[in-house]
Amino acid sequence: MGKERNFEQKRVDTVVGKIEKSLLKTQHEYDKARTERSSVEKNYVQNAKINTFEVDDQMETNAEVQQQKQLIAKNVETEKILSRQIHLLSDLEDSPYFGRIDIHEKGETSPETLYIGTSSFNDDMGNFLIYDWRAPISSIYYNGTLGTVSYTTPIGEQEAQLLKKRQFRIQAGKITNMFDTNETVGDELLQEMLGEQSDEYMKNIVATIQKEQNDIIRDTTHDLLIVQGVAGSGKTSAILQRIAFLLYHSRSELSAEQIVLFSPNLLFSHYISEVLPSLGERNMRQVTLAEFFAQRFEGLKVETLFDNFEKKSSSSVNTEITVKEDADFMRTIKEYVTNLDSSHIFFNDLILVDQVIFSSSEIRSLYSKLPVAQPHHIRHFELKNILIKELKKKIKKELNAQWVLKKIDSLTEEEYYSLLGNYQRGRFEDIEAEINYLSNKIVSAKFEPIYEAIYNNYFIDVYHQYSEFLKEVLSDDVVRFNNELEYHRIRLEDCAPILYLRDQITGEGQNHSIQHLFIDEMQDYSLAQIYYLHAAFPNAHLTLLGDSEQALYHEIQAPQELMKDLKQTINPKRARMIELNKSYRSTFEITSFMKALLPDGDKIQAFTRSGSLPKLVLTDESNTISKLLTEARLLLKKNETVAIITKDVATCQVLLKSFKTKDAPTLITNNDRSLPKGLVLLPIYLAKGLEFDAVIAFEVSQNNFADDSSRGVLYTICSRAMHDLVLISVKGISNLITAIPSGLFTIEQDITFKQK
Ligand SMILES: Nc1ncnc2c1ncn2[C@@H]1O[C@H](COP(=O)(O)OP(=O)(O)OP(=O)(O)O)[C@@H](O)[C@H]1O
Repeated sequence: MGKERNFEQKRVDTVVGKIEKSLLKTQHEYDKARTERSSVEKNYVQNAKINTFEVDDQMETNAEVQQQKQLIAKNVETEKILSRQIHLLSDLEDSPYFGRIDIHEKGETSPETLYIGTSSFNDDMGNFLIYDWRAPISSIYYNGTLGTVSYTTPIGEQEAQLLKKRQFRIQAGKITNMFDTNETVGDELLQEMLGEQSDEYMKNIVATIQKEQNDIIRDTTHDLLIVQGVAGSGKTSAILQRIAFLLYHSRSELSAEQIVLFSPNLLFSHYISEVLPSLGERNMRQVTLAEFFAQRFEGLKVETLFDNFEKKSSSSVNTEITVKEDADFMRTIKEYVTNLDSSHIFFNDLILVDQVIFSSSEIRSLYSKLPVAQPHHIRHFELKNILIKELKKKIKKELNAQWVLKKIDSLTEEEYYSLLGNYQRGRFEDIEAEINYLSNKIVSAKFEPIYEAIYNNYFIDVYHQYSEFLKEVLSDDVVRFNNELEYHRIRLEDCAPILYLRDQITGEGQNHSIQHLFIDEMQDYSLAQIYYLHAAFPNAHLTLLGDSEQALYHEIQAPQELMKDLKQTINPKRARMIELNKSYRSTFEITSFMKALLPDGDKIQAFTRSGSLPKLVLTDESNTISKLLTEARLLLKKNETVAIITKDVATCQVLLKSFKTKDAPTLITNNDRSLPKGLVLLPIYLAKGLEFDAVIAFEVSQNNFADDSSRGVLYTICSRAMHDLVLISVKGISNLITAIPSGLFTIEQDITFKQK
């Protein structure tokens, strides 16, 4: 392979040389664009300062300022594009490609050699020196074993002979590893990648995508794609590469703003935020369920999954799925609205300061006059139009009111010009027209909150309506719901049903522009919530991913059952479920331990990367902190990030108090957006989706992990560890652990007995 390696290194050198040239050119263009922008900006500031009180000057300045504003926006966009290109080229300069395929296409006279990297790169003649990993032909690299292969192109399936598949690891322009393989992507390279230390940011996996992950990434035919994957199987990685793939393939029809990802927490959002930029793409929109609901229930404290979990964790609250979390509950709402008599719709008064502008009885009376044969959402639309017309009448009536004329008289010059806005003073026919214009502005501003209220449907008393609905279908719950509302609180299980009820009446609340909706950790969502999200994003293809075994908040549901439920819930045209059973994150020893925690853990395949056996440390209360510190220090010697993960936040807080300040780990809270290196302390729900070099699970007593419902919690904690796992038990060991075969972990006893 020595000769071959020399040949390949020479090619790398040539390609890197060309990339360097291109990088210099792009850098130069970027600098030029920046200089241009800063000079336009200077100009803009100058112009904006010019006397704007003289009409002629003002007209001229306005036009110029507008033009310069547009120019700045254009330059900013150009700079962004160039900056992304610089990033990409710098990455390519370091590592231009990771794969090579030699193929002989049907009908061609000779074979062709293609090199595959994170993005494509051409020479000046337009020859492809590197193919983008997302190009149709690159799929051969991920899917094919030597021999006849096929790949999908825009004009249909193409056949070719795959003659050679070569993998590279290139760092700083030097080939550090290279080998030929017949496998999808050989284990050797994967071993190397997975053995590295964790980072603040997740890395892209394009060089080592596995065949079943590739199926997820390149799926364009299903409108419901469910990925059920064991912990560490690359679900999150696969969907991020999938987003990059979709953006590449539908470049002209799809933009990053049309993709939404529901992520489990803010730390996770930060953790994955560099994957798409590293592939030259812009990030999709990201939101947590808590943020999504909080924006829609302004003024109320919305219970989050975390609050809910803490509540369940600290008491014996039932973890069974409630009626309100079921998709049938949403269907009942739909039916309720269909059969709802207009006299049973509840409205709010629309009040401005102390004055009732539209009373609820007035609104009801308007509504009752609309044709009953029309569905509620059509009547609602009509009602909105009527209210806006009525509002305009009220505005007109008030134009000549004394207070308005007084206000005009007392306007300062600044207020006057701010009211004029883009309108030019000289354009009024006479003084009356000017006064008319100004009073319209003043009165409209006064009534603006009412306009907003109509626009946002605040005149529908959705809470009262929901309470009435509960009376009919779940009467036991009415008092509880109303009490919560009195304290300006709303439970999580009520959020999706209330929004759905509102949307059924108003026919609004949908976002039609979103083309793809991704939900990570789908096992944490109720079917009612998924039903609602599907209704709220009606044009979106759905990709749901999760691990039924990592269910923290509900009882575990078998994947097939979930698929059946989701199909019924969403009613897709084409649905597909892909299972990922190979776990990549953790060492063989940690994965084997995790497998043994689960009754059906046998399906999990451990990746063959070896490390130490997980260690169970038994200690007592007096030694807890010193033992924790000893273990943490040992782990920190070889790892950058060590996380003490507990079952809930209450355990974190108690533990933290026992540390001396200088030794204390960094407590991670719900509001943290990034993880520091070193020793951190956090409850499991904040660690969802994340990974750490080493994990200390605290405290794995029978008290904390007593039964089946906490199995998922313990499994999720252990599965966050990449290289080392230590479990600490203070008050006796959980039966979930004693049931694990003894060869899968070591035990260290550290209990001192007090002398009598
Ligand atoms: N094909 C791959 N090549 C390289 N690394 C991979 C590959 N697949 C997964 N990994 C790595 O394995 C780890 C786990 O991946 P990821 O977080 O995507 O899994 P997950 O299924 O979402 O995990 P979980 O459900 O446990 O949070 C990450 O470090 C990821 O980079």
